[in-house]
Amino acid sequence: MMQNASYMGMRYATRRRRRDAKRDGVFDPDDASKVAVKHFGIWTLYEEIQRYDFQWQWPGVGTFVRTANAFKNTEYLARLVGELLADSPGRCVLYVFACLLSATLPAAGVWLSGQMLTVVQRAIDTRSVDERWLVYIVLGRWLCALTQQLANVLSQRSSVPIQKRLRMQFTRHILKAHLRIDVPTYNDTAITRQLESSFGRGNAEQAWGIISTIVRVVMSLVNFVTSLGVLSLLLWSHQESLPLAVVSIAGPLVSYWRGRYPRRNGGISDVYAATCSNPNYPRLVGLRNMATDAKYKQEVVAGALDTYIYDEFERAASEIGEDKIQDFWQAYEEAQSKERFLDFAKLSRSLFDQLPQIIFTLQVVRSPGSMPFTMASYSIIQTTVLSFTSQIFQLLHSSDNVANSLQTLKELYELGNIQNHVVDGSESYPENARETATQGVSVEFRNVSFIYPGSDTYALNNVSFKLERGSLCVIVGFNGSGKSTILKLITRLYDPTEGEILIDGRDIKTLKLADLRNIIATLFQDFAIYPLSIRDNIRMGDPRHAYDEDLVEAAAQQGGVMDFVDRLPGGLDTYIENPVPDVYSNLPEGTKQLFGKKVTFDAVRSHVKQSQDHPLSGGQSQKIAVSRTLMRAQGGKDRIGLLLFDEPSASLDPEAEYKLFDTLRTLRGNKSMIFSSHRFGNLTRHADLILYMKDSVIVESGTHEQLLAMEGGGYARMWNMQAQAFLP
Ligand SMILES: Nc1ncnc2c1ncn2[C@@H]1O[C@H](COP(=O)(O)OP(=O)(O)OP(=O)(O)O)[C@@H](O)[C@H]1O
Repeated sequence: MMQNASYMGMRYATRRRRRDAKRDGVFDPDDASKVAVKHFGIWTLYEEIQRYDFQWQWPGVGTFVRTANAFKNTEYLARLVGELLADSPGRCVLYVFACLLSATLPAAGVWLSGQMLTVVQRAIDTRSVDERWLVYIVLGRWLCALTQQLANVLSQRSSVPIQKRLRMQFTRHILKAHLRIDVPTYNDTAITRQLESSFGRGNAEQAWGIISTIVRVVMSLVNFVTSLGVLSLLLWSHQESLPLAVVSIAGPLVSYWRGRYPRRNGGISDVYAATCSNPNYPRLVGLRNMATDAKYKQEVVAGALDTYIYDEFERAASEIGEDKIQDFWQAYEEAQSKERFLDFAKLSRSLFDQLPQIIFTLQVVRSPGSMPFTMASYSIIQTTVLSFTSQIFQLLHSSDNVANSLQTLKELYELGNIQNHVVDGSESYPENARETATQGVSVEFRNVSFIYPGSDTYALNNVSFKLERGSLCVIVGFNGSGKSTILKLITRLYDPTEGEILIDGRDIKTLKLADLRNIIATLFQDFAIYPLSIRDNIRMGDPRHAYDEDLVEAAAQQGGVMDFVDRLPGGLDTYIENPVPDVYSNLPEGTKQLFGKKVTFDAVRSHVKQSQDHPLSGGQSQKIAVSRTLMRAQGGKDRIGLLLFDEPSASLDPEAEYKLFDTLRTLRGNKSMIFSSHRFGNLTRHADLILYMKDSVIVESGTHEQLLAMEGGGYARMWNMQAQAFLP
């Protein structure tokens, strides 16, 4: 049944809108007693058969139970409110006052309408009008309408600064939470999910959503209580209308209550899986993506694939049949709309809605003289009941949201408590900073093994070596043999799975992380170019000297950035990618003509100069990263004792590589340096220690001469292979 695994677009979803039943066990699509199979076009739906134990529950009780449960999280709400009040008490009080006012006024309006209708009825019955009372009522209604408007404007206006304040407060909070997390924690899927949930990408807007939801609930509550008060008052003075009120309220309540209980044949089950059974559909979607996604453009153009892709798309479409080309939800909706010929819930609701009017008419027709209630009370009761029921729904609906909002708020505050996998040490380091900076540090690996989180193979397997102070070490070897991993472990991006790493004889786990990283300058192979200007990219190398322009420019010079920067629109201040694009009435940049008029955006061009028209080559990006590391090495020359370079010249041309090695030799002085490289020669000849790696282990170690002298040695073989390439 489920044989074709490659087409299994299995989607499991749980929907909270149903019962919060605990769902243990296995979802086995082959078990016909538990799973129903339906076919919609090219889709097959496997749906868990849900059996509901019917339990009577008063309408709204479930909602209130859920809300009450969510109040476990009120400590976070209290914290948020406390922070807001401490920051701007006046604004908060004004906002709450405006909201409460706006929540009580509708009931007052309804009461005044009732009074007006009573005056009218009395005028019909007795031919006399209490004019003074009528004037009061009319004025009261106007005043209500006016105050309502004012309260709305006031609540809206006073909320704006609170919103801004909250947005910044939580943007900072999220930023801090992200910044303090280390690499393995960041890669932990549970943490990623937590970070990416509601607030992952810094979406601080949600914080305001939480406050406004809670305020809305309080407003609904106030509205509900005041509407209830008005209704009770009216029913007290028009007791004959009680049955009418009951009939009016019953309809909406019954339909609400029905809506809370799932119907057997309506809607999708909580647990389901859907799969596309037609092999042509994934192919069609793949072809469509190839045509429309920029990342395939180069290959599509170079391979002249346009006609082929189009023809294959058409072929796949005709194989499937045009009317069946739908994603799952489109197919599902179509099937549902066919099923939903008559909606009995809606039908019964509309019958209930008309019931009061029918009762009223029947009463009048049967005995016009003995009507149990007046026209006025009919109208008053109808209006009040309508307002009252809408308040009930509002309350039920928004109190459901409160539970979600409080949960979200909890998650937001908990972001700050995520535990890092790499635990900080407590010992200060180094004891003698000058010595470290002038003589370098010793590095020792003792039986170090490491498996990356989520992987099941060793990236390093029982690796041991010792590098003396002030030495140059070059790690060479095959792809994936573990060279970069050694550098990542020294900087404690990760901790070894087994064994220990010592710097100056001290286990690096015991040292304060900030102290350890303070004496190291690293260039990773998988470096990143930050979404900032080139100058800022280099500055980041050494934040302590970030605004020492001479140092920044010297690093740019030494790293080779100056070789190409003059050709960029903003020189060193060019952005690689502008993170805040200009807005050009939805036109692509470079549009020259608009409705026959010449347009130029030059005058409005932002101050951010972008290298968009001059994309950087791999080598140019590498030069920026090298300059950044040189900035760190230069700025921190009085504290840095260890330089780590992972393939710094991988994308550089031979001249740039030669210059770089020359610079590094000069800059290094007596600092310790570890290099990872594929290239032999330039560096390995000068190395005090070469580690030759293969399959996560060090297979040979020694100086260049020692390794060349090894009979049948791997290093010697690789060296000779590279040297051969230059022989005539
Ligand atoms: N983040 C990661 N998660 C899981 N496995 C990883 C990760 N990074 C590297 N590896 C694996 O660890 C092993 C060692 O990788 P490493 O990057 O240290 O090799 P390398 O010798 O530097 O390779 P290259 O010469 O290609 O740069 C490889 O098998 C690689 O696939």
